Amino acid sequence: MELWAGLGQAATVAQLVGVDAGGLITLITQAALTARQNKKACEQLSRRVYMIADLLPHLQQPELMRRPEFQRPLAGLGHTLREAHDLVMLCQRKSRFYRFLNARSLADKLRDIQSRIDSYLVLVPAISYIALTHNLNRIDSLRQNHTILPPPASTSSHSHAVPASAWEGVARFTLAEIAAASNSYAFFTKVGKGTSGTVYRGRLHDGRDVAIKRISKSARDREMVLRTELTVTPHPRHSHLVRLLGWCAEEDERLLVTEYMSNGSLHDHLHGRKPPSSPVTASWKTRVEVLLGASRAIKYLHHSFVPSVIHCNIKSSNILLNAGWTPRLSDLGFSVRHEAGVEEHHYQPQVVGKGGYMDPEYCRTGRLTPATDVYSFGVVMLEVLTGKPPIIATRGEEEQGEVQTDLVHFALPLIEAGELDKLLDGRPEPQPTALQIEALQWVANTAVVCLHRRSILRPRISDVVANLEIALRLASS
Ligand SMILES: Nc1ncnc2c1ncn2[C@@H]1O[C@H](COP(=O)(O)OP(=O)(O)OP(=O)(O)O)[C@@H](O)[C@H]1O
Repeated sequence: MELWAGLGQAATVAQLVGVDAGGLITLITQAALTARQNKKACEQLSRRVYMIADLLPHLQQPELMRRPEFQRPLAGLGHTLREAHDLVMLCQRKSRFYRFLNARSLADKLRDIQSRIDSYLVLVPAISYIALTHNLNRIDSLRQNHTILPPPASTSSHSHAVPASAWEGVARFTLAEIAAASNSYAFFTKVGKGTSGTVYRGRLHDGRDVAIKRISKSARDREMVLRTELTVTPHPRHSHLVRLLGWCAEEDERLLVTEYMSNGSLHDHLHGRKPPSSPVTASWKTRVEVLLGASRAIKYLHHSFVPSVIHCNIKSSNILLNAGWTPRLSDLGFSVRHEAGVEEHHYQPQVVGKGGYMDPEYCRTGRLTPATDVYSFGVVMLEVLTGKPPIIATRGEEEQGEVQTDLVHFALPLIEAGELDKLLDGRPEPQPTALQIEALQWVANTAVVCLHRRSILRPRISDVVANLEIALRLASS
């Protein structure tokens, strides 16, 4: 029977309640349809157990549910369901004599069982709510109090010997080594600042140029940022991901060392003060190449790990360019692992707090899925096409003056109306060729579907990669 399909997946619930609750509820609703006495009460009871069926799947998280404080109040539910089933079966008896004798006591018993079922209708959501709060508190205290778990084989930079572990090539640096590499964070080594810290350029004793992110002491999530970078994706290796070289957690300093990307970020080239001669500013082909590279990195995160990795902070300032203009995605400090099919709710301040890149469905539901990254990447595609930042100032009504609009609301209607030409950034080739226009139309159409308000209707990142490959072939012809 359809009604039980949802709960069928939640085997843990049946174990919790102590009986095959799913099977029993199905039997009760079926039997209620053919009751010969107390028909109305049976129907009411069937409606109530149906509601229980809807609620039980919320009691997931088996480890939590096994705790006595959650298990105790549910202990009687299995028994109550069994009794409800027996009562409804009695109401099917044919014998007139039997029906006459039992009608009244059956009605009383049905009333009693109904009120017991009612109490579970209150209890189940309450338990689910308490479990959720318990979980949120646990996550919060983990974030605030956890000290960094050092990687199993931490190495100093003096012994760049590669440990045969998941930490291959990721070194643990001392504070003295970091200070030496960055001239003690001298002002002239500063390359940028984000919400979680300041980035300095440094040189290691072996001559490698590195970026050193000094996670700010006031950053609420500083332990989490470091921990996540180190543990969420054990040694991710991809030609379009900025490589993590090491870390330092000494005294009250938390630092990350990555390869240095000398050509800055996509954001700098689109919205900053980079020279117009920058190929990213001046060439449509390079722009599509940058998008394709970044999308391949996201595809790697979404599809190469089990559970997959959601980046959670896709934006143009996290797409960096190395000396050869190869794009690499950076900043895994807010990423999370995501089990397909498991509905998880995460509070990711980085995603919620970033204007213009926010997935509206995530903001509404708190449900994080790989489609959240796809949405943010759709915004980056619009930035590349228009040369405009995700939040733009437009002219409002006369008395309003300038008003802030997000790029999505500004650009989507024009693309959908077939007026891409009105949007295109004027800095690359002023007269794109017909094939280039076609390439940009592919990018624009892909952006439109990535930006669908409903995450389920957005493409997977692998489809986005495929479309950008086509766009790049067209742009290169
Ligand atoms: N590996 C790197 N090589 C060169 N420059 C870098 C590197 N990493 C970061 N930067 C520069 O430092 C700036 C700040 O980076 P950071 O990751 O701290 O913040 P963000 O991504 O701009 O913002 P937020 O932290 O709020 O997400 C970047 O915009 C970039 O210009």
